[in-house]
Amino acid sequence: MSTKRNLILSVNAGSSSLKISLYTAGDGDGDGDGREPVRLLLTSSISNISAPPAKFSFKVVQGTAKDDQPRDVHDHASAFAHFLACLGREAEIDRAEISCVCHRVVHGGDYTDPVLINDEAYTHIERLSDLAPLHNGAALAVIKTCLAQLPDARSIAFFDTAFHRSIPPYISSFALDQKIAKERGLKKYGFHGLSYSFILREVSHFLEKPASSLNLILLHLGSGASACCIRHGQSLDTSMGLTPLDGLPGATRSGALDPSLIFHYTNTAGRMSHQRGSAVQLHVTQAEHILNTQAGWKALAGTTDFAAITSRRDAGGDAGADLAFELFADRVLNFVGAYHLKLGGAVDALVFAGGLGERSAALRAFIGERVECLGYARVDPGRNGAVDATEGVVVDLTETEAGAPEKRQQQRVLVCRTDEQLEMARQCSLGSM
Ligand SMILES: Nc1ncnc2c1ncn2[C@@H]1O[C@H](COP(=O)(O)OP(=O)(O)O)[C@@H](O)[C@H]1O
Ligand SMILES: CC(=O)OP(=O)(O)O
Ligand SMILES: [Mg+2]
Repeated sequence: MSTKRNLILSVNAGSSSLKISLYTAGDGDGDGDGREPVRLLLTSSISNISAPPAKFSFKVVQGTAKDDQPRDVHDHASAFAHFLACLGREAEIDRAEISCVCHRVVHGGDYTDPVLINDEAYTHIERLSDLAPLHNGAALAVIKTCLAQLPDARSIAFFDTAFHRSIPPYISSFALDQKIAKERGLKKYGFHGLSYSFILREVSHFLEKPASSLNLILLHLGSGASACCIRHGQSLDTSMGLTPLDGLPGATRSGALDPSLIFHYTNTAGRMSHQRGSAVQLHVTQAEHILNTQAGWKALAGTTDFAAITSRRDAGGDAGADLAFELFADRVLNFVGAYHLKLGGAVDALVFAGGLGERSAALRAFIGERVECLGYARVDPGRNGAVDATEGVVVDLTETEAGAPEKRQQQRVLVCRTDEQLEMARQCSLGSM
């Protein structure tokens, strides 16, 4: 008689993508080196959701990937429905074996721990949708589908914001009337926390140093991009704020700008934009809508594809691509410089992650060259160009001298293949939920 497995499904609703991984829980054989409490069975991703046609990929471990461009995928809910259909057809997985679904929810407000989705948690996430207009509604659309299609599985929300609870008030507060700010919850929450938590653990393992001893500058550079300053293994500061719009520009997001600018950009800035999110009615102004969806490198270079921007730049004579690349790198350097100072120059590593951070050798080379003046080891062009072909979760881009580790240069430049799905599955399996 076959026994029912305890499967964990992890779903990551990013602004431009839906990334999904399925694991077996608690079978003890981990990822091969005994470090992970879960074992990966399959992964799937749907990218370009915000710039159709969407690209769908489905890969069972040790199988070949099935890729297509499904016409029925136009948002996160339809992307998830497409995945569920594939699960039985391509992998012969019985949905009834899924005991737990982990959902990445970007804005959790003051929730500091994962929560089981019930009416109260659902309403809490829904109420925060206007503060993460590209994200919370998309996650709720997937949660709704799960509650309907996987009724026996527990749905648990894991929050991006939770990792940043260590940011001290003098950094998380805005210079505003604190009575009003407190009443309305107006402070820096910070995002990409599941990714930063994963990166911290992996870099600690790679450098063979306890996480609590590490000072790091982490760059999660994807469709949404942010930087995080880690002091003694905790978030001290991060570039996103009340919403994921603050800080660095993204694929369709402006990043930080002078707050007065919006009233000069359009004279209807304060009017409601009447946008409908995937599962919720959003109450955002036209200014918020423009800055979230019609800005970033899409506005500067006409594409959300950063790889296209770098190849157009290489070909030469493309002012839009040059501006998008150089403006983005400039803003990243602003944060690296500031965080280096906040850490008193005692930084163990600068780490690149996210879609661009992991795949754009051109961006890493550009930034690597400019941070050398702060004492970072030189990014080796050979290593940098070969990241895609290099195995491992963490890749060292710097030339390290032969010999004992203590003789190596202190400030390394690393790439980490971040995995928010694994971070959630891990936390779920280790019983934090
Ligand atoms: N080879 C590449 N070079 C540069 N950028 C890339 C490359 N591949 C993907 N990207 C960029 O990564 C971004 C997606 O990042 P990712 O972190 O996966 O997205 P999300 O923010 O939706 O989670 C896209 O904007 C894409 O332009
Ligand atoms: C917070 C955020 O911007 O997430 P993503 O990069 O996945 O869109
Ligand atoms: Mg993401």
